[in-house]
Amino acid sequence: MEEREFDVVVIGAGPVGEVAAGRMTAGGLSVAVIEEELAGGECSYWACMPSKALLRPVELVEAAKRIQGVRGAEVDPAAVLARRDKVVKRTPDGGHDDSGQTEWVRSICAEFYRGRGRLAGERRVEVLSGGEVSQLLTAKHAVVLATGSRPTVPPIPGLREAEPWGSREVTNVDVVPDRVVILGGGVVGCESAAMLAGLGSSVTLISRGGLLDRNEPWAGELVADGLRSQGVNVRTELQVSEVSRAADGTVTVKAGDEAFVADQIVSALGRRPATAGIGLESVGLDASKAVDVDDSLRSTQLPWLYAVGDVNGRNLLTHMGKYQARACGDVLVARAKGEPDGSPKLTAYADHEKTPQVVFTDPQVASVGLTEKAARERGYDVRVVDYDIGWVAGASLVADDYTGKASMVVDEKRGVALGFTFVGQDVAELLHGATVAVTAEVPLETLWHAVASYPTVSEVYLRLLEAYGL
Ligand SMILES: Cc1cc2nc3c(=O)[nH]c(=O)nc-3n(C[C@H](O)[C@H](O)[C@H](O)COP(=O)(O)OP(=O)(O)OC[C@H]3O[C@@H](n4cnc5c(N)ncnc54)[C@H](O)[C@@H]3O)c2cc1C
Ligand SMILES: NC(=O)c1ccc[n+]([C@@H]2O[C@H](COP(=O)([O-])OP(=O)(O)OC[C@H]3O[C@@H](n4cnc5c(N)ncnc54)[C@H](O)[C@@H]3O)[C@@H](O)[C@H]2O)c1
Repeated sequence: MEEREFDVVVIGAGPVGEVAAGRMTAGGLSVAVIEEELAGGECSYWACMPSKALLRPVELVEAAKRIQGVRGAEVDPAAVLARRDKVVKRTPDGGHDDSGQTEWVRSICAEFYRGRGRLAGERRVEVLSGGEVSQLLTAKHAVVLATGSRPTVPPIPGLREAEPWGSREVTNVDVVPDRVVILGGGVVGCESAAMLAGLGSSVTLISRGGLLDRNEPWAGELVADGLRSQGVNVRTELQVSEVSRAADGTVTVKAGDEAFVADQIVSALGRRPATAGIGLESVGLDASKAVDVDDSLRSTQLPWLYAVGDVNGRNLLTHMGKYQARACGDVLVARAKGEPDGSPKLTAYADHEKTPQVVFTDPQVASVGLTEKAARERGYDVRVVDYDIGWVAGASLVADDYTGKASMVVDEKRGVALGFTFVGQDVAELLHGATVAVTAEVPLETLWHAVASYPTVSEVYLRLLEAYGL
């Protein structure tokens, strides 16, 4: 079989693999990209894009209810689903059209292979189509893994047999179920509850802990309040013991001494790196774990192997994966050309303590950096200040009786912010200012001079600094 050589072979053309390939071809490297499903990955068709397309109209209608003088806003489920279809390029047969993305891959002068990529020894990759090896590729410099993640279905008795929906089915829903039970109080569980309730389902959300437990504890409580006011039956600290599906399709979920009956069940119980079936064993790596990488995204075990995005398990977020991809792409260009590879731009250090995330529930949760608990665990000299966003003049104009909260976690030794959390309507767009402050480690006394316009919600930064004592 003909074997082709490229400088770099990228396995996976999700958002992260695509960005890595783009940086490398721009830097003059020859690159092959292999994709087994759809170029654009989970994010474009089954995750970020459709979920936000469904959530936005729901959020707008809820916002309209919170302001005197607006009448008649309502969700039109059929039109919302049709708009989602456009966003995810749905085809008449229910599939998705990724031609725009494959054309983009070709436009950056990368070679696109449709098939499954599998490592077959050092710097060698097989492309499989229909189970057969259709092409052998060798990488002169490196193989980049960008295979993403897969949902996990824990061994809850009866869950797998009940054939639960996952996030793919929720985000691509065509017929909205009347009654749904969602398992999992993480981001997927909370966003799914908000979107299905907004589209008309009667939703029960069950979490064994609180909601959004990686955030400040009060953030999850405010989201629980918001979901309840959308009509969601939020049940926290409740462990599911058994799931069963009857012949008529009805699902029963047993938890504690209660039974919840629904037409559909959603499993939103986490994701794990997609490391299975990609040949990691052929190069001596353990396929049951994320691919461990350093800050240049290079495997800590094999100098020619890189892993970016969900597959390395660092931060399962599109923007962080793409950030890693830029570092990885650029560092590979530098290393291939024998140029210096140590500049800060070539390392993904923001992965550790400076990661931003927005949860698009109503209220939204926008956070960056460390929570109070995480900061204390890392040994920082911590002080936390918080402020009720509803007291900010700008917020009172955004919504009548605006409900929300902001907090700032400060490293007292250096006088810089380690983290911010905002919960409330439309706080997503507040976040980047906080991300700049945390990433650049701006002294609070300097942040004081970043004056927010009146009357915007951003004046919450001033209020936090005043609460701190400036
Ligand atoms: C419901 C949901 C909503 C989300 N919303 C957000 C959000 O709002 N914001 C955010 O930042 N993140 C969000 N995320 C997370 C985000 O989707 C992921 O972090 C992101 O998709 C990771 O990108 P990736 O390229 O690493 O992986 P993926 O998007 O999973 O892409 C990996 C690609 O690799 C391909 N592939 C896998 N194995 C092989 C192989 N062996 N050969 C060839 N191709 C292969 C796959 O087919 C896929 O196309 C959400 C996730 C979910 C589930
Ligand atoms: N807006 C966004 O940024 C966004 C949206 C969706 C997903 N994502 C990303 O996707 C990833 C996956 O999200 P997720 O919500 O599936 O995972 P998650 O890890 O955030 O939440 C999983 C939930 O399942 C629960 N759980 C796990 N095992 C369980 C068990 N055996 N029994 C009962 N409960 C159990 C956990 O306690 C948790 O509540 C996240 O890392 C997230 O960052 C991001």
